[in-house]
Amino acid sequence: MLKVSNLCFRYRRHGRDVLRNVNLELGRGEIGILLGKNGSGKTTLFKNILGLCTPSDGTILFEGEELVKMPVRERAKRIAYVPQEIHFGELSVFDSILMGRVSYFGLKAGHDDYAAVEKIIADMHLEAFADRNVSELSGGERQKIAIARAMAQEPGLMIFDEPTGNLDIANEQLIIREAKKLAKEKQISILSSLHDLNQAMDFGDRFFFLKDGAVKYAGDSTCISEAVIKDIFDIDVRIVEINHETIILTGGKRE
Ligand SMILES: Nc1ncnc2c1ncn2[C@@H]1O[C@H](COP(=O)(O)OP(=O)(O)OP(=O)(O)O)[C@@H](O)[C@H]1O
Repeated sequence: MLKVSNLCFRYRRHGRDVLRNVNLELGRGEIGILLGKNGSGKTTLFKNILGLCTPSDGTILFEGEELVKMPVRERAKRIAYVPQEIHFGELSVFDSILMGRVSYFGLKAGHDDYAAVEKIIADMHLEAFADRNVSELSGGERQKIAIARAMAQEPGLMIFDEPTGNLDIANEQLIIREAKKLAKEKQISILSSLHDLNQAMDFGDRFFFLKDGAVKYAGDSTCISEAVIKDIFDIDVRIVEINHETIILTGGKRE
């Protein structure tokens, strides 16, 4: 589905290669979580996949096609992106989400498009916001709308850059639950960065730990260990089982 091989990238004004040899594979309907310190290159990797940056070496295959050769419009239809900073125009919440379907309807939305948006609004508990102007919403509310718009697009791959950064605990859980449901029901793959390790374990099927410009550890949840977290983040954690659930204890709670 998504196969990144030996990807390298350097910003012109940056003295070193940010991505030095990234290898990563994600299957259809799988949720991959990208983990790493601030500045380790997570957003840069997303930008390479999205075509916003051009790799200096390596390949990115998406559904068997090389992404650099895919026309920008086609790429925009098949890959949805929710960045950390979200900017909307002066649109209502309903119309903003509807815009996620523009590649399906072209000039005029049809019945199916309205029905899809209404379902997402109900699933994401956005009924009370539907007619409001997005520019008047809080950061967390806007983040939910951006995720709802990506869902409306029904792409092959959704890329989330810190999707829960502005959200309260209830909305974090709602976003993770709905995104997981969508991935499994519609076989949409998700690649997301997340800083909260417990949230990452709750959300992901596969985990990719970035260090020194490469994926240093990758695998299912069994690849997450105290030693790996120490190596990647340079912190001591304790991993415990409570009621058959794996919990990562950080800070004072690990003593
Ligand atoms: N436009 C740019 N020009 C030059 N250097 C950049 C640019 N954008 C990012 N960088 C640098 O590239 C490195 C990787 O940045 P990136 O934003 O990919 O990290 P990240 O892992 O997403 O970080 P965070 O967890 O803080 O969001 C950092 O050292 C950053 O300073």
